[in-house]
Amino acid sequence: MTQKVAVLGTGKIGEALLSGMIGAGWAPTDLLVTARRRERADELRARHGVTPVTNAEAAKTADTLILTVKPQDMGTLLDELAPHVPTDRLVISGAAGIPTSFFEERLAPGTPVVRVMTNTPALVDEAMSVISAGTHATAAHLTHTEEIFGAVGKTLRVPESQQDACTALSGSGPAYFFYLVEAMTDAGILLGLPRDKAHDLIVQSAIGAAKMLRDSGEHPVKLRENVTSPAGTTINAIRELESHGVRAALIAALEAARDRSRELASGTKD
Ligand SMILES: NC(=O)C1=CN([C@@H]2O[C@H](COP(=O)(O)OP(=O)(O)OC[C@H]3O[C@@H](n4cnc5c(N)ncnc54)[C@H](OP(=O)(O)O)[C@@H]3O)[C@@H](O)[C@H]2O)C=CC1
Ligand SMILES: O=C(O)[C@@H]1CCC=N1
Repeated sequence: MTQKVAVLGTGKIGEALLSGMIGAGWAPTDLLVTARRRERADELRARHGVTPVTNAEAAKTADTLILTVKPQDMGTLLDELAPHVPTDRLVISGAAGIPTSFFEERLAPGTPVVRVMTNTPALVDEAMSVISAGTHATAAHLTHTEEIFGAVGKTLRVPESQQDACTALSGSGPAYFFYLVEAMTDAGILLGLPRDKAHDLIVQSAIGAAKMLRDSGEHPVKLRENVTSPAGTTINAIRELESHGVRAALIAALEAARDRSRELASGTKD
């Protein structure tokens, strides 16, 4: 039997997922999308050949519902959906912060719910998606969720108690790297390089470092030590990073992201 999947609230994350699924072989005719605005629905149909439907139609027709609205819009979406979702549907939430219990309380008793935190590298099939089962989700539901999110990158199962931490690390993670590149490019300007050249140098260094982190099997400390020559340039930079508390700032930053994820738990926090 064909498995129909609906993406409800198809914005940045929803569209990245859709695009990855089609790239991985899902037939666009098996994919339904919902959008709040007509022009967005038309855009998705034109770009991907998928079928826009209403949220209620998606609930009635699709086997799997992936909810990718903002956490603050989740309550309204669920109010609209709940009367139409049969208990044999798998409901996957892609929203930050909101626990599976939020959905279980609003949907018919027994409805399987899976919580996923992905990230924007889904756009280039390099996402990191962390997956947790709700009370009624089975091993088969987790495997199906992995098949879907595996289309846009790596997946990892974690206990739901670790989802807020994962959101701080990998959900928001790409933003920290973009921020670093932005700051290092500014440093290049200060040192007299043209912006485009500084950007290219930093981006290629980031790609090289990322590949080494993934493929070399070496600990990051060892990789950094290999760059850091005695009485050389790198150690002077590291001393400045340490004296400006960059390590402590990163720890505090991720703690703040984790706390905000916890705060979003009610689905209504502005
Ligand atoms: N951006 C990121 O890096 C990540 C985001 N997430 C999570 O993914 C979710 C989506 O984020 P993102 O893609 O960035 O957000 P977007 O705002 O790009 O996408 C959400 C979409 O949902 C639409 N929408 C809202 N309410 C409804 C509704 N009732 N019915 C149909 N469509 C609706 C919005 O419409 P409109 O265009 O009119 O606003 C919008 O297009 C969030 O919950 C976020 O926590 C997870 C990992 C990373
Ligand atoms: O900033 C946010 O809330 C979303 C969730 C993770 C990344 N972006």
